[in-house]
Amino acid sequence: MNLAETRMPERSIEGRKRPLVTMTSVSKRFSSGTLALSEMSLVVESGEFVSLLGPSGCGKSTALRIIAGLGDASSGMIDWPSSRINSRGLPEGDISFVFQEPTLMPWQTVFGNVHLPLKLRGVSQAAARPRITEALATVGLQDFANAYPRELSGGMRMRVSIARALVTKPKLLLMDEPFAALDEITRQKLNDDVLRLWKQTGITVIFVTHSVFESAYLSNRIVVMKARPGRVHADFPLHTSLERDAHYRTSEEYRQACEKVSTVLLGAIGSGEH
Ligand SMILES: Nc1ncnc2c1ncn2[C@@H]1O[C@H](COP(=O)(O)OP(=O)(O)OP(=O)(O)O)[C@@H](O)[C@H]1O
Repeated sequence: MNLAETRMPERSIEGRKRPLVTMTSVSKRFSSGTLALSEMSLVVESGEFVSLLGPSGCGKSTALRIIAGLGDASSGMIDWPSSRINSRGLPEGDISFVFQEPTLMPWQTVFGNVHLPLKLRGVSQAAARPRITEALATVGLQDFANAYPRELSGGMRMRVSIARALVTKPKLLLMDEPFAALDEITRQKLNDDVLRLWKQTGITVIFVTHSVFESAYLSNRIVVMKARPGRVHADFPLHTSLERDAHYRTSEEYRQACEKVSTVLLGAIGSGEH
């Protein structure tokens, strides 16, 4: 059977919603001998905002890259139960990746940079224009289509990177410490932007961060990893009845969420691997 023609219904026969992506016992050993991941399993449902949190070197980026198909697992399985998959086993067009660096082409305008993923799919500039305009509006950069990256602040460049990731309307957005290099105020603004677009679009997000505060603010589920070898230490939901906004940041509920995440993270760090 041609894999590209395989499309699974979003619900199984029993009526249960199919997960968007499942990792089953994924291990990764690099050629250097480092065992970066050991038997990692994770099931992500559509619409979740999952943060991957853990000490440096616990395999967060490795896990994200394997999910994105940017690196191979040494063993284990990645499945996309509700997507059409291509011959590489990936849900073509359904995943976008945002890196820590915006990785923009300096010789292209903002418009040209956001056009790139559509251009690679053969979409002409004219046909792409409304989609690019929409993606730029989503990140508040509708007035900067003709600007060059050098004319933008670090936060604006990251917004362009997010617009480029959104322009293909992916089901899953993978973000690898996207705001780590930004100042605190810009980071908080971008956190709010990402939350808004998550709510507006219903996109699923897997977000790698070192920050307890960021993960507790953004996520409705936290996966804490531990190192040497990288594996899941804890996986728990974070619910709040409050709107996640500036008031939430100063609320008792947010303080408690941060404390909970921090305690679990300390448990992951303090269990003998460091
Ligand atoms: N290409 C590579 N070749 C060899 N070892 C690697 C490679 N990439 C990562 N590693 C190792 O694999 C382990 C996991 O790395 P990874 O970058 O996934 O961790 P991380 O949790 O994302 O770290 P950080 O939070 O510091 O970015 C580390 O020990 C790292 O040194």
